[in-house]
Amino acid sequence: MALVAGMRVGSRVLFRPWAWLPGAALGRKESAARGRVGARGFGSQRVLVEPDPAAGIAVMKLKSPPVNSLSLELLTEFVISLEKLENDKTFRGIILTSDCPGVFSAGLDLMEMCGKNPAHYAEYWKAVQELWLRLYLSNLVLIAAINGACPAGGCLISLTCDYRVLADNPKYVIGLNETLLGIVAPFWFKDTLVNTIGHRTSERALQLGILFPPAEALQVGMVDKVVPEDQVQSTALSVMAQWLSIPDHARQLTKNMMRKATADRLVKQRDSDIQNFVGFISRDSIQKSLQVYLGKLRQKKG
Ligand SMILES: CC/C=C\C/C=C\C/C=C\C=C\CC(=O)SCCNC(=O)CCNC(=O)[C@H](O)C(C)(C)COP(=O)(O)OP(=O)(O)OC[C@H]1O[C@@H](n2cnc3c(N)ncnc32)[C@H](O)[C@@H]1OP(=O)(O)O
Repeated sequence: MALVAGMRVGSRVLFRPWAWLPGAALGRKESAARGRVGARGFGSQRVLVEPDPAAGIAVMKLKSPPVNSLSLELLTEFVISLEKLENDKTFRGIILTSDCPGVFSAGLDLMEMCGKNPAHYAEYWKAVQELWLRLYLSNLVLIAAINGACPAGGCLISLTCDYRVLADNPKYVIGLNETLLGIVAPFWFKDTLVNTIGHRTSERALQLGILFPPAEALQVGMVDKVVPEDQVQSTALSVMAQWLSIPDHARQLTKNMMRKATADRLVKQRDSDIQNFVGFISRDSIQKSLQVYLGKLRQKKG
């Protein structure tokens, strides 16, 4: 069975995020997802969407307490919400932020990568790929309003956005810290970082698993603006206004020109990337590293 849930229309691949859901009722889900969003807002258990149709934007808040770790459920709901907004011509931009105090997202859910079977790892990784592709190639303007810690997969999500505003709090560190867990950031995580902060800075940041505090994150270009915590949302809104002042077609074609080659690299090897992940994460040594890391996280409290 092909692992990639997508279909080709002309030169465009349309991904169907729910196609890999176990037992998904495709027709019903598809028609629901393609409905108009309107002004009332919508959301799901873990993704809150606050639309402002008059402004053409929506604020999307991740709310999977305590730390917005990217579980399969959160990934699924995230992609469905994104697609709803993408398919509604009313919307031109999304501000992506967190509803969990102090944390933007703790990154991939370690529980999804520990003690499970290969089929689960494959399903999980496919969902991670899907979210990245959706975000990275989104036609909408995406602004990350980073109001909390932003490690690993959380950082990756913010890096897919067109602009990042980070709250000025020393606890709100950001970076790809995979090596600290004894794991390796996949090539498309690395590519996304290199495209943002350049090769040499990425090399150092990735090998050392650096989590940058706000001033350093700004200095290396990991974020575009650092502002007091109570100004993150208003700053994101004014940045959005600037981006929306550009005609959509010109901005979208330019974004696509800048990003397509990076995305295509993964699109062309999704299945082998899944196999690599499953093989890597299933290793006893890697499972042990992740367990040790989880243990340290839990100990921190006690
Ligand atoms: C050859 C290569 C081939 C293929 C590629 C192979 C592999 C690549 C594989 C994976 C790539 C992964 C990228 C990732 O995203 S891994 C996740 C990395 N994330 C982190 O390191 C963050 C860990 N968390 C924290 O640092 C902190 O929790 C915090 C700063 C985000 C928040 O701190 P708090 O003090 O507010 O909260 P805590 O008390 O620490 O946590 C509360 C609660 O949540 C649990 N938890 C935290 N993070 C995660 C997580 N990522 N997944 C699951 N659970 C998490 C934590 O254990 C606490 O649980 P309990 O309440 O103790 O039960």
